[in-house]
Amino acid sequence: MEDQTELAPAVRSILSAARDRAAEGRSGEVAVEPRGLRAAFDRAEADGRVPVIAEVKPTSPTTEGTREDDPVALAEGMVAGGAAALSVLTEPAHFGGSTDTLERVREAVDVPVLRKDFVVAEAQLDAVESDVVLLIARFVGDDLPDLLAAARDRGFQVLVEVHDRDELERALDAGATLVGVNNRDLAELVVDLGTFESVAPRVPDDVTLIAESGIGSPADVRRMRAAGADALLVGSAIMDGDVEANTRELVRAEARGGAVGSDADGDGANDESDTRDTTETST
Ligand SMILES: O=P(O)(O)OC[C@@H](O)[C@@H](O)c1c[nH]c2ccccc12
Repeated sequence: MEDQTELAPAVRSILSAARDRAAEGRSGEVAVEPRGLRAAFDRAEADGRVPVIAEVKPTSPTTEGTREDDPVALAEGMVAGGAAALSVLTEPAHFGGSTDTLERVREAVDVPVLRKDFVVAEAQLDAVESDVVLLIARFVGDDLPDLLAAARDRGFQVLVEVHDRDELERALDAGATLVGVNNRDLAELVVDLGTFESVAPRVPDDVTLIAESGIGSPADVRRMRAAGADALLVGSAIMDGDVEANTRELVRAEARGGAVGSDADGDGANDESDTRDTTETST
């Protein structure tokens, strides 16, 4: 485990709560038949959509208030807006998530669903089935190879999240084939899209690469794609307002003829809100 003294207090508290939850693991291992994530990205590309993983995130340590809408309705809106896959927070204390929500969402949609949580112990993997599970390199430290194997044994696809080149090396050494670069610094909770740009060139072509956090506009989407993102993971910018229209706006960021100034389907979604501040501190 890495030294956590520099982490934001909210993140330290999330991790200690995660370790307590690890003790509550269900008896028996889950056996997942996963919906393929790479195939879902390929289908989106073939259809002219930027592959977007839209995240159901009712709240976060630095978001004001909690979105109380039915998560299943939100998830269905994201899929209707063109999301290639979904991410569902299952962390209860700080993100308003639950394993029950994930189960309900996964039942309601056909796309792959990523379980977004702070998994630090093998027992946590058995809390709920999902198509993809997240392992955060910084938090699992030397346990990464073992947790990766334990997750794959259960059938999960594994997204390994990194924030710098050292973590990327560790992820690749452990055999990660799905890598997410988090633009949010977990020490300061500040977002910098330059993080992805500095790490992406070190990622081999055969690894599926996802840009995570702080993507708020079609211009941000294009910037991350130009830097090599196969797909994007977007939470706050989609959760803020009409999730279907927000998803559609980002998914269409590369559509020919562009969305600039036009709104062909009248959904009000493509007004190119390129001025959103990418240094915001929401998580
Ligand atoms: O809301 P944003 O800035 O679009 O970010 C989404 C996602 O990347 C972020 O929620 C996230 C990335 N890694 C995490 C790990 C745990 C919890 C949350 C996250």
